[in-house]
Amino acid sequence: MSLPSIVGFWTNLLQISAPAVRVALRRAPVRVESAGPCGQTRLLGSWMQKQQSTSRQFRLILVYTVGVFPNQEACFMHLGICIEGNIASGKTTCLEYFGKTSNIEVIAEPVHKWRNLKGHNPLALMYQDPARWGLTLQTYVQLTMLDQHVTTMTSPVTLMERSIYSAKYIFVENLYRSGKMPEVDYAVLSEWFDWIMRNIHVPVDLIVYLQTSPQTCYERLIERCREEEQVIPLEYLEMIHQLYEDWLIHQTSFKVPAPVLVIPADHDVQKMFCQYEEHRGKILMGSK
Ligand SMILES: Nc1ncnc2c1ncn2[C@@H]1O[C@H](COP(=O)(O)OP(=O)(O)O)[C@@H](O)[C@H]1O
Ligand SMILES: O=c1ccn([C@H]2C[C@H](O)[C@@H](COP(=O)(O)O)O2)c(=O)[nH]1
Repeated sequence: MSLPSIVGFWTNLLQISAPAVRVALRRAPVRVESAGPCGQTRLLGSWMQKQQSTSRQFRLILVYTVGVFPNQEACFMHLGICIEGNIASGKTTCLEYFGKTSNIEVIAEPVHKWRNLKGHNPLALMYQDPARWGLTLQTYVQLTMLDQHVTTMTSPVTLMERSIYSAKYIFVENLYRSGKMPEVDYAVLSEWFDWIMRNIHVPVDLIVYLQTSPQTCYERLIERCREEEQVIPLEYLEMIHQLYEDWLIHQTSFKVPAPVLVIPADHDVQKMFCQYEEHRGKILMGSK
């Protein structure tokens, strides 16, 4: 490599934003798989995967590649952050806050789809008769969440409400453990979920967990007054809470796909907005 091209390489490298370099470094062995304009890095990525190595040298090779092909930086720039928490914990309010105050793309949970699928309301049906309709709702939740995960994003940071992971690890699990989902339905959903995990890359860089008490959620749920949810007792929120705690805090139930940033969320809205400001930098950098 001649001197000008070495200089050009470093200039290119420096022009890449810090988050992009960090993402490239962190994801080097697994994330370089986009086709099309990323052809060169794809080859390098699969070679690196074969090496099964996360060594600094290999990762630097990747950053070099980004530097030499700066027009491909979009492949590495994107950070996906999921906002997790119990029902009515304040996820939508959090999303709206960041959506208004920064250049972040926000993706709300597609509840409207779950409430109206060609004139049917799978969410209401599930609450009325979970044993009959749990599989129906959760199959559709899994599909719509996957659709959101794989949608191409244009901005460097996306905040997404919940994830395909919580759909399975929290809501499907809750139906099954509480005896409201037959074993065969659980097995079918699990097969689908495992197939997706094996065959489709579902990237998450950071999980922001809004940690609330079930009682707080119960009060907010009543205040929000979503028609389908009027039948939800406090005990339901307690079970969802415990599943979240085991997954994201104790990390004893299921694999956690990304680092977890925990934000206490029992506070009033103003205090929550202050906390979001305090954590803004971490959230935008995708670190806990
Ligand atoms: N920090 C808060 N304090 C009091 N009420 C809140 C707070 N955050 C949200 N709410 C209210 O609680 C209800 C549920 O909030 P929402 O953001 O929709 O929760 P989620 O998206 O997690 O279900 C809404 O009526 C909302 O206005
Ligand atoms: O996998 C899922 C995800 C969500 N739900 C239910 C729980 C709530 O009633 C709504 C939306 O939740 P919010 O916390 O208000 O966003 O959908 C489910 O049953 N299964």
